Amino acid sequence: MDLKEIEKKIEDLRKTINQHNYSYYVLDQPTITDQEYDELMRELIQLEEQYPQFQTPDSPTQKVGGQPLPYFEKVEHKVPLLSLGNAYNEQDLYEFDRRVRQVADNQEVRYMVELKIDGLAVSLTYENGLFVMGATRGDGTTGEDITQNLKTIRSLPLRLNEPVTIEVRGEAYLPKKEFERINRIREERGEPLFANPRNAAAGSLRQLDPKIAAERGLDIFLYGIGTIEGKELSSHSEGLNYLEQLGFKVNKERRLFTNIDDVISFVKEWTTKRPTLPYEIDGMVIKVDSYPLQRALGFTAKSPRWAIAYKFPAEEVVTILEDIEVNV
Ligand SMILES: CC(C)(C)c1nc(N2CCN(c3ncccn3)CC2)c2cc(C(N)=O)c(N)nc2n1
Repeated sequence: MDLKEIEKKIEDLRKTINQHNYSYYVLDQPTITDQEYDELMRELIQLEEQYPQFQTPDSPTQKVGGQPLPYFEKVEHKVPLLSLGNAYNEQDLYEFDRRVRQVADNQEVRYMVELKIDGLAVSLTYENGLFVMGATRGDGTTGEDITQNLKTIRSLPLRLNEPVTIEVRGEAYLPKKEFERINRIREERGEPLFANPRNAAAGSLRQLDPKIAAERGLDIFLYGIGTIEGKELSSHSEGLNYLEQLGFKVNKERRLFTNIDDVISFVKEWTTKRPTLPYEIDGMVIKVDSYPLQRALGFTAKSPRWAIAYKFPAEEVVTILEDIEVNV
């Protein structure tokens, strides 16, 4: 094959593997066996090593993790990542609704309700559709650059379906099954166990060696847009649908409601359905859907007036006595 044909071969391999990644990790619909996938990856890694001039930043080979870093750079978020006010019972939700309707006057109020994924909040920056930087939320203003580790998340697109410049927010998390697998390995190695999937996700994303992060089966749901160039959106629900169009993984259990009573019954439904999820959630997030109404409601010192987190009551930790290793 001449160089032109080799470049074409590498490009075709890259597109095919990225398509399989999207089907498998974003749509949860595998399109080839792991065997076939590994074979394609092996071929692409080998060709890119032989012809480095044809390597591109969006190649799936970039997901296997590069060299360990000595430390993480600090990054300033262009738009601060806010906190969330908390609601602990129905009364708090009725109160939230009353405050929203005070400002909404007689306009229709729509609420988007989402599962509150129990992971680590991160910010992803894309320039002309290419993933260029990812950072932890940190204190909301300053985070840490963990781009290398975030690249290893299989469902995180390295190239979007449109060449947009956008900064998005989401929750990186560890599925329950991955958490149990990782702790089993740590137990065999006599290493300290992670207390819960959130700590395991944070610990994995703060690894300086991306090859360790790549072994950890991390995943991510995107839930917000920080900044976007050249696109006018009128509501949060429209924004989330647009993120899905771009190729991001957005949680499907979200729903729109026009009254707080339906929000409350949805929250109750998930309080009982929670154990059936393959990942942990620690509540629900209720957001005013309309961007103009969000702007009218504005923010308190650290959190929006147009959103609230409903926290599930902490699961009573029933420790079965015989399970406790009493080290005498
Ligand atoms: C954009 C807003 C502010 C409305 C917002 N903020 C969130 N969070 C803020 C507080 N965060 C935070 N994290 C650490 C310390 C303090 N606050 C953690 C993310 C959201 C978290 C989730 C989720 N987990 O699934 C979600 N579906 N939507 C969110 N929406």
